[in-house]
Amino acid sequence: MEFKKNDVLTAEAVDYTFDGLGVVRHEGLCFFVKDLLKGEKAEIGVTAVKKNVGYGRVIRRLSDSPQRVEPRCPVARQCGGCQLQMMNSELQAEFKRHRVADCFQRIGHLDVEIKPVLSMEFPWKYRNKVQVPVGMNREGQMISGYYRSHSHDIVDFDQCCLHSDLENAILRSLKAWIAEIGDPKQFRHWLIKHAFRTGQVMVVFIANTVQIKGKMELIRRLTESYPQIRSIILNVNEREDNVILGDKEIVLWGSASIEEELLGLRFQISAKSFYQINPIQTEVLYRKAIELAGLTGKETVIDVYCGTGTIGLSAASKAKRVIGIEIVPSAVEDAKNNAVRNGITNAEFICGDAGACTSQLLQRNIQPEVAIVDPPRKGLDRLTIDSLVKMNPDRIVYVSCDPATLARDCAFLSEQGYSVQVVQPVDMFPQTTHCETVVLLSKGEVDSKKIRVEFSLEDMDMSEFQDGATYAQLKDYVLEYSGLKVSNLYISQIKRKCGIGVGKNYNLPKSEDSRQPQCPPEKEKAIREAFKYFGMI
Ligand SMILES: C[S@@+](CC[C@H](N)C(=O)[O-])C[C@H]1O[C@@H](n2cnc3c(N)ncnc32)[C@H](O)[C@@H]1O
Repeated sequence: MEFKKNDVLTAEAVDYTFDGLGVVRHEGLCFFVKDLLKGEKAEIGVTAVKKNVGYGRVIRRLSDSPQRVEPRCPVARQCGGCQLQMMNSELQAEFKRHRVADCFQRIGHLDVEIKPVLSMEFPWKYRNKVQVPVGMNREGQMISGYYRSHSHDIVDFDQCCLHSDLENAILRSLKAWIAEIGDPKQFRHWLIKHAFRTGQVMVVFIANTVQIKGKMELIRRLTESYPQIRSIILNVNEREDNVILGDKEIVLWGSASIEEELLGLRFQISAKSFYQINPIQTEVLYRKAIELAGLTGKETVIDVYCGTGTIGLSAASKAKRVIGIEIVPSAVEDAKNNAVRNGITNAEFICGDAGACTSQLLQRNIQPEVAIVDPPRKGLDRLTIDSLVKMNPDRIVYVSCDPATLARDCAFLSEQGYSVQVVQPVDMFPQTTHCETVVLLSKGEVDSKKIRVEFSLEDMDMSEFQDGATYAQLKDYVLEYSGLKVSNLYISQIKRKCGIGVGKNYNLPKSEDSRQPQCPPEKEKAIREAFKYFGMI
């Protein structure tokens, strides 16, 4: 049957997409529907149909899942910040475990047991860092809040259920005071870091100018009303793009950093350095990572993508030596200071790209028994993964915020003789679809049979082995998100357009006059989205 916008159908959700939409199969077509839980039946209005998938909204729910709950936040349905507030905690945990399992099966082609998610007892008010966009509405009033999903429209709010009470109070004050004495148009974002254990607070104004109107009065009101504030910073960002923090940073009041406690250690946090956003679950995550590392006090541990050194320093008392690697210079400075501050003498930190630094360690003949890696969403690049394999650690503890790239990298490491021993999801981001996972890989049985294959490198696409995702992963992603099927040929054509290296002759026509189908625009768009998702462009 042909469907078009505004058609109405009655059907039941049978599954979820990665971003928490209900999946409905009806008359041979798959529909993605917001706010519909598995097992719930509804009258659905079709909002769009694209090739093999449709999108819909619930007109009327005909049955409720026993796991449905009323969202706490009044703007939960509009705001893009939380996607799962209508699910109870058990269902959120099930959703995340299923997501990790799905990635390991479909992307990694690995059949492994996924442990039950380590969830939070009180899954609210957990964010120690809030970064809120500021703008104006059509009536010319200042608004601040998170973006509506897939847009840059700000959904104005007075409080967010994931913020601490103090963060919400400071945000409300800023909104009222700037409307009174400042110029709202000067601000892009407000950033607040709140160290829950020490109580210290940092406020960062991300503005498009150095000359903040009413600056001194703003500082006076903030510091008098909120004695927890230790640092007020102006970050100047004059760029036109979506990058949040600019390069120029001016300390307006107090110090350039605040301090937090974690697993009995004290850490310095500056405006730009990465620090896990859920301090309660960070302890759960790190404890698990350190337990999986199986340290006895004799090991050299490398902590790759170490941020301010938090994981490595927390493990240092159980290891012989810790070497941290991190690309952001201020985070490395923080890490070094953190070692001194905690009297840790067996940890050192190197500033640079993970791939380059791990290869240098290899050249210096450093062979760690344990590697802990905690990369950004795009996962490990080819150079890093290669150096890791050559270093030959007994155990790799992989901490990841993206199950898709985690599964991809675990599949690659499995081919290199590591076997996945434990997959433990930890819910660091309740109410959202995001999921942190810690995996233990250790040296497994290596197949000693060698197979001789002859091939020409020019006929292969070696970019599969460099960075990003394999053709199978890209195809899976495109199908999941756009419902389109794409071929290796189309992917290689778009790779060439994007300047991603493809084998010189890979998938090129065999002669000048032979004709090849060209990737249609909608498939090109979907492939480019997949490249972005896997950090390839
Ligand atoms: C997910 S964070 C983990 C930080 C730290 N392990 C923690 O738990 O707080 C990833 C870190 O990798 C760093 N990073 C990103 N790309 C990098 C690269 N190419 N080489 C080294 N570090 C990188 C980021 O600056 C960030 O601090």
